Amino acid sequence: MTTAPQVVVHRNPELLAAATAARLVTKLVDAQAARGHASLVLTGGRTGTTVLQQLRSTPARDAIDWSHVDLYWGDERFLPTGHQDRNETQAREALLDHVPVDPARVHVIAASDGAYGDDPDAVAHAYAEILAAAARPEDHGDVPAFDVCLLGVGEEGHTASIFPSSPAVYETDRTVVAVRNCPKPPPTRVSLTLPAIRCSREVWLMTTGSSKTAAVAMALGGAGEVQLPAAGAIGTTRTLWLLDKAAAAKIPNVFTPPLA
Ligand SMILES: O=C1O[C@H](COP(=O)(O)O)[C@@H](O)[C@H](O)[C@H]1O
Repeated sequence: MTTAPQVVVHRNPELLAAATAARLVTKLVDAQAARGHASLVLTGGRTGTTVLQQLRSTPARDAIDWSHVDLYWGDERFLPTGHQDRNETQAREALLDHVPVDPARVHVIAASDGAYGDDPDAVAHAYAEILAAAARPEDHGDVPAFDVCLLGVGEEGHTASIFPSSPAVYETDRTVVAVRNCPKPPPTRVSLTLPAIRCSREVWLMTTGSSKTAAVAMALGGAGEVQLPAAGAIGTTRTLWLLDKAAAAKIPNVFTPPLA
């Protein structure tokens, strides 16, 4: 099943982060009520990290049973353990170091000085095996049906570390790939592919600011995923674009809802 994108436009980035954090609490609590556990894919980037900071500061975060949340990353910058630019480091500082997660359920993408050494292909392969091992029979594939996959959107339309016209955007078989020569630093990354992202129940694309206006307008205006990888990030039950006014400034009228 594919889902038409839904759009929510918030007045400013701060409101977007607070409302998205609240939305996440509800979603994870509901998933745990239904299945006893929840799964969440984290993103790097400014907006994603601010949402995690907001989640940390909302008292409602304690409604989530953090010991039964499986955490994954949509992409990782291929850098040494603890490097400030690793998405893992930023997520830990923003949220994970402050809530009682089960370390066994925090599924990081290995660092460049980790168990697989300085070999991003080996790291990608290992992460694909982690995903495959976590997939349940009812997921019908090699990737868990994540409850929510959080994603950012780059100026040129990248999402996770899938950049326009790069080899990663053409990937149809593998669920995780090494990405080299990225236009945005660092040049080497590891990323879920679009087929893996599309196993998520809900995909939430979050972005703010006028530097994202064109990419958002193109993605929602019907651009293809090779040109605009974010356009190919689709959930099985819901695809939600969470925008501020500036990022939403040129989206097609059909998506223009009242401000939230
Ligand atoms: O490098 C990355 O950038 C994107 C977008 O980040 P933003 O700061 O423009 O919101 C992010 O989605 C990705 O995870 C990250 O590795």
